[in-house]
Amino acid sequence: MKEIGIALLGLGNVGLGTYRILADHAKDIERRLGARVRVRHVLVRNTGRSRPEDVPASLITHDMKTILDDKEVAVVVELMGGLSPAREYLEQAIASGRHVVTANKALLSAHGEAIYSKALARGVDVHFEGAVCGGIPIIRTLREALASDRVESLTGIVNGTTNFILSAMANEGASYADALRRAQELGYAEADPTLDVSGMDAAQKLCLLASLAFSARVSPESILVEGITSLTPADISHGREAGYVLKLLATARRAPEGLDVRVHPAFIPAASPLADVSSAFNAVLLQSAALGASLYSGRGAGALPTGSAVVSDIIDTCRNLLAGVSGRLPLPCPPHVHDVPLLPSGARRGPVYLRFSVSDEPGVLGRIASVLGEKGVSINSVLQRPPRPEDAHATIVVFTHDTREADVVAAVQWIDSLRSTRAPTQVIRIEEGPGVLLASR
Ligand SMILES: NC(=O)C1=CN([C@@H]2O[C@H](COP(=O)(O)OP(=O)(O)OC[C@H]3O[C@@H](n4cnc5c(N)ncnc54)[C@H](OP(=O)(O)O)[C@@H]3O)[C@@H](O)[C@H]2O)C=CC1
Ligand SMILES: N[C@@H](CC=O)C(=O)O
Ligand code: NA
Repeated sequence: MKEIGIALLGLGNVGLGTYRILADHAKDIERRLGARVRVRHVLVRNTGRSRPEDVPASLITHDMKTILDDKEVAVVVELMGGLSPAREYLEQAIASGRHVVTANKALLSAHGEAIYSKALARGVDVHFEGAVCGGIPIIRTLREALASDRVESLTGIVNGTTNFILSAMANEGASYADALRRAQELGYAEADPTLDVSGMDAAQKLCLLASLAFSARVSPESILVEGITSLTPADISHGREAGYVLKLLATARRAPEGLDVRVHPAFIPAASPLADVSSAFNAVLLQSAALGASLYSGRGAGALPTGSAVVSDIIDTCRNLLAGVSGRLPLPCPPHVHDVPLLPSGARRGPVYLRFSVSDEPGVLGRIASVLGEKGVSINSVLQRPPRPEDAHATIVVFTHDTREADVVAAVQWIDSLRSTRAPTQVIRIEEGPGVLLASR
């Protein structure tokens, strides 16, 4: 039987998951592919570290040259993370005619175009299903299954760590710090978890999705990105009282003036299918012209879910190689992507949740209401909480009607400058339109 040699760069969470799936499913893979996939090298940073017994020590190396010099290696699979040396190694692999697979969304969102262009010129495959939503086949869906359709919007929960943290805070009363620590232990978090909690990892993934869904060039630096670090258990419970669930949402949608692309926490109705997506599960809800609403969900992080996407990519690459049709799928680089106008965040219209921390004195609610009115922010409902013994201030929560975001920002700036305001106001957008509902038409 024909054998195809591959090299894994990285043997961490995803690298080990990938290695084990290749080993455990070897017979199935052989049957499906008509060839055997053989791991010839595993590149790591620290060769002195003890490794799991099922990975032969003879495979471990720290020398990329050994891999590049091995003519039997046809596919290089990058699962190291970070920008450098991951970029150099991938580009060296491409330059030497190797097909590449990666799960590195940080690298692709920063340097994807350069990497894809080199691969196009060299006629080699680049696959990256593991880079977005772990095991959910969302890249394949956009790149292949929906090649026929016109995506109008996509709304997703695309970061497992933050969804794990918010679920643990909401459902178990866990503290933020404890939930983050557990997400790290379970192998969901990035090596630098700031990328997760700041919303940056979700933004990197969203930009990859947007490039495929809208043929648009979008970078995390050009869009609104807010993370989960300022969210409190009180926000979660105030939202719940009003029938909402708090999620970190990644959204990209067509608007007449351009694309509206952003990542931020949002309250969504408990009836939204995204509200039920808990723990390290991810989901993407697509609205497209021909298919209508479609929902993709599953485990978005972790060794085996992500490893399953990586192994599928390896199999696809090998299939193309065996059929002599490598370089068949479009990559999100010119001529397949172009610049599009992006909507400024202040242009959003929608309801918002505002939590004011104020001194407990007469007239405060009236002053807040009058500033909101002055700025054209219309109040839908109000909750007032007396100060708890452990708090130095009272809490007023306002749910607004549809409002222009720029007006909310102006009102909050004004209110935060009042003497009676004791802490910066918490602003959380409420999303309840078709983007978060399955049956939109
Ligand atoms: N964890 C997850 O759930 C998911 C992760 N990803 C992405 O997959 C990639 C890997 O993530 P993960 O497995 O969690 O990361 P880990 O930190 O667990 O593993 C990284 C691996 O790469 C090796 N490595 C790092 N730098 C170098 C270097 N300079 N030279 C050689 N080897 C190096 C490390 O070697 P050593 O063992 O010696 O330290 C380690 O084996 C990242 O791009 C991440 O964003 C994507 C989807 C989900
Ligand atoms: N850190 C990421 C891992 C998968 O992409 C996440 O938590 O989603
Ligand atoms: Na995926």
